[in-house]
Amino acid sequence: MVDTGFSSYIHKAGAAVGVDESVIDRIIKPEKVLESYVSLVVDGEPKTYRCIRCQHSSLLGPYKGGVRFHPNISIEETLELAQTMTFKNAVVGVPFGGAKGAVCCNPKKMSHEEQMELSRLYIKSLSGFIGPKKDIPAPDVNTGPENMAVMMDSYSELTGQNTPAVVTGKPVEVGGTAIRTGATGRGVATVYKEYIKDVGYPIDEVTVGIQGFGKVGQVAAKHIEMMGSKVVGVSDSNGAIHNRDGLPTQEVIDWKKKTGSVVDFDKATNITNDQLITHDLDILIPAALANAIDKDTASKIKAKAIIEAANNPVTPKADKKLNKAGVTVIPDILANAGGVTASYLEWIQNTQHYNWRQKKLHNELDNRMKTAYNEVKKTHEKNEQNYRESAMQVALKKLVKTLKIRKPMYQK
Ligand SMILES: NC(=O)c1ccc[n+]([C@@H]2O[C@H](COP(=O)([O-])OP(=O)(O)OC[C@H]3O[C@@H](n4cnc5c(N)ncnc54)[C@H](O)[C@@H]3O)[C@@H](O)[C@H]2O)c1
Repeated sequence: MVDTGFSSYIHKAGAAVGVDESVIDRIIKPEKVLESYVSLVVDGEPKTYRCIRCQHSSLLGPYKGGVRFHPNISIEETLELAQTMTFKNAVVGVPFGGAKGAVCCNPKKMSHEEQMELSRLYIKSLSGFIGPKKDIPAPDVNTGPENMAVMMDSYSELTGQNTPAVVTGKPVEVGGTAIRTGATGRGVATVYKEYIKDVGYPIDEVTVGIQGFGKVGQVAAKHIEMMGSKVVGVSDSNGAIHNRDGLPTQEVIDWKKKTGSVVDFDKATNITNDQLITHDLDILIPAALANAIDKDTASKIKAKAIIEAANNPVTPKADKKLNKAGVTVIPDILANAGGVTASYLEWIQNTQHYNWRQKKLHNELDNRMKTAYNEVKKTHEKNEQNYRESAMQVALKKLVKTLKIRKPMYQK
């Protein structure tokens, strides 16, 4: 169960920095895997749903990670996502551990009320294991601010204490932060800018393609266009569009809002998703789904670099191929860490009962992303390793150091 694709990256990082196998074994295995079942009445019939919470590591702080609503989700997949959270939080230096949660349900077939009730019951079924200093859920696939408000309410009712800091990604009215929605895309763009500066490309000559034009892809596209680069192609689940002179990103956002897709935008040509991914671009940003770039697609990629905005968009086999071909991959645990960084800022404000101004929040977010990028870059330059290996090693070293301090049995 613990032998996930991500754990192969942990083993590799361990071997590179000379960490004992017993330590790697402790770091890979989850601290707790919780499973519960809750029941709802749907269309007059009682129905039972499986809830999962994988608390992977609390070495660096309380567990932190999203809760997704999805019909097909396994404990293995949840663990892999939780491991990723542990390493992401370590890379970006937020004092949280890693977790992930899921409710096995099909939100497309459920009413809004049923989804909210399931959010309430999820927290109730895990009571005792969730809390602002224990485990702090957040939105993920098919969950959003409204689910978080209900989860916060559920926890507050159970404990008799109003506790906004128990979840992040809440609506602003109940303690959320206005920067959270755009934070991941903004962070992706910050990492993009730092990388372009490093490799010395003139930023206004760089061409970028973005696979997935949702919350993350749209914000990244807008910022990258503002930086002077050309976003020449974007896509969604219906198809892709291309304009070699650059797309007016706000107009594409408006078009998608109006029609439901980027396809048929009048200042671009329709192409397929595959054509976008394999187009002659400088930078490709996958911002849609996991495993979007497998080993077959990898061999057709012409981009010089890939910045992983989505979680796990490049499979481990594709990663190997890209490395061999000299394509730089900036890994998800660094590139999309803006979201959890903003969540951390939300949690600080909730625990301090104090609201910061938006400008301070943006500055904090930008500085933390730049610092994380530069820490990874230093390892990359010093050890001549790729960015994923470097980011994994940066995170692993922090985890091992903490493990040895907190658990003396590992101090050999
Ligand atoms: N939202 C966040 O803060 C956040 C944080 C970290 C990681 N992520 C990851 O980033 C990715 C995108 O998240 P989001 O919040 O923007 O999701 P979203 O649902 O808002 O957008 C996803 C986009 O991908 C498109 N898409 C789906 N299948 C596609 C396909 N086969 N080809 C091309 N496009 C396709 C959808 O049409 C949509 O435009 C996910 O992998 C998510 O796990 C998101």
